[in-house]
Amino acid sequence: MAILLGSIADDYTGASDLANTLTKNGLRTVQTVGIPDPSLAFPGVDAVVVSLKIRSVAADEAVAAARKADQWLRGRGAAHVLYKICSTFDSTDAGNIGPVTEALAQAAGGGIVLATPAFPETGRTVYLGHLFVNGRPLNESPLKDHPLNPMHDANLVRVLARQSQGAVGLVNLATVSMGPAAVKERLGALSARGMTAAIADAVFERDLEVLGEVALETPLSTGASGLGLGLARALVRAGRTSTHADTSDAIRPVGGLAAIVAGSCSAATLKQIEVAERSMPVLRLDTEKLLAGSDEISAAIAWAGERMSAAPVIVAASASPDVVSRLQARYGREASGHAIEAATATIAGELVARGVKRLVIAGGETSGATVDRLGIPAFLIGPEIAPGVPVLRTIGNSQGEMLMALKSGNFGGEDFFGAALAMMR
Ligand SMILES: Nc1ncnc2c1ncn2[C@@H]1O[C@H](COP(=O)(O)OP(=O)(O)OP(=O)(O)O)[C@@H](O)[C@H]1O
Ligand SMILES: O=C(O)[C@@H](O)C(=O)CO
Repeated sequence: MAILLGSIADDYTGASDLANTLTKNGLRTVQTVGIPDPSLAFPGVDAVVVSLKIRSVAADEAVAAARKADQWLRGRGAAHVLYKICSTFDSTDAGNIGPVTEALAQAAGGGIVLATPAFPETGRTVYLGHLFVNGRPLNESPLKDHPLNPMHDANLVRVLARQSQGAVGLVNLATVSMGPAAVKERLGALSARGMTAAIADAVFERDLEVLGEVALETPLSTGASGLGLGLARALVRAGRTSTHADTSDAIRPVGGLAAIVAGSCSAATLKQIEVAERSMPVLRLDTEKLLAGSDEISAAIAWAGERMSAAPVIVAASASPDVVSRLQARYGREASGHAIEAATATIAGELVARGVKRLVIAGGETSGATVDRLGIPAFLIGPEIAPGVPVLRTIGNSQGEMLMALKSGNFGGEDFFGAALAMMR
């Protein structure tokens, strides 16, 4: 069966966020990790979200991986591909949102690309091209302290232009509120002026419904889950798919032990760990010692091994912005990030080898490293734990079926970890 909608996600948590949104809005969706092996069949699926780990790699590497995923999706019938980026537009002046969008647009035959990270359900809105995170401009939000891509400019027209070859325009809220015809006309006018991408404002879901309808008529869009919502609703409205995607199969109990591994240093994750610490054992890794080469990894595995048969445990590298800056100043931003991701992935892998079947990971890069380490090829999408975070059921991995949740750094309420474990039996 042909895929109705394809998506290339720039990280794994973002992929599960989008897969959750598409499922909630009526598309039967599977999340794959990279391009799936031909032996994995996905009958009766409307949408496939290919998870890549290309948010924080060199732009040429991101472009090459995205192009391959795009070819695979188009080869399976996807007439529209959504390049799923972070709702906080995580990127740097070197990319990768601009270079990947331009490469995919070129492969699709050119044309202006509609782009918006708006996702109102999680407080991400775009007005006059400026991104607000829970009402605060992006550059004043906790994203200003992100360990890998601190965001210092809320004007996305400017941000995207700095990482693009082509010029970037704006489709403002006044135009979006006039409906699909007005948006199309504006895109046509921007394209006639040589613009190759346009940031679109969106404050409410109805704005994303308008943008989804317009985007669906084009081969490519760039956005977060909000645009996914718009695309899914447009497909359902057009009668091209069912209006209900069942998640009950994905949530069947798996038993086994449960653990949480956190590498996200976002304000939300730090609070969630603090709250969880009141009811479960938490090991805070000493990341300075870890980077200095001491045996923190074995110590963490032993610590968890002694406790987790009695109750779920949390192992966290997560630290406050001042600790992160200190470490980065000494070891470099990328080197420290990657070394800690490798450590948390090793710890998670060893916990799974010791009987963990229900695993929650906090942080996009952290999730990517862990899922790769576990060799998981794909996920079925279960019910939502919190906006943007579904329960996932692994498909095709050697450890047998597991339940997982990949939590984007900034997502989830204060009791996210308790809520996740309550749904994963
Ligand atoms: N104590 C620490 N000091 C420095 N870096 C750390 C520390 N703990 C974790 N890190 C690194 O910070 C980065 C956090 O990125 P990650 O994508 O996992 O979380 P996030 O950015 O909050 O999540 P998302 O991408 O979903 O928004 C990782 O590279 C991780 O290894
Ligand atoms: O869009 C978001 O905010 C998330 O899905 C994400 O990509 C964080 O890694």
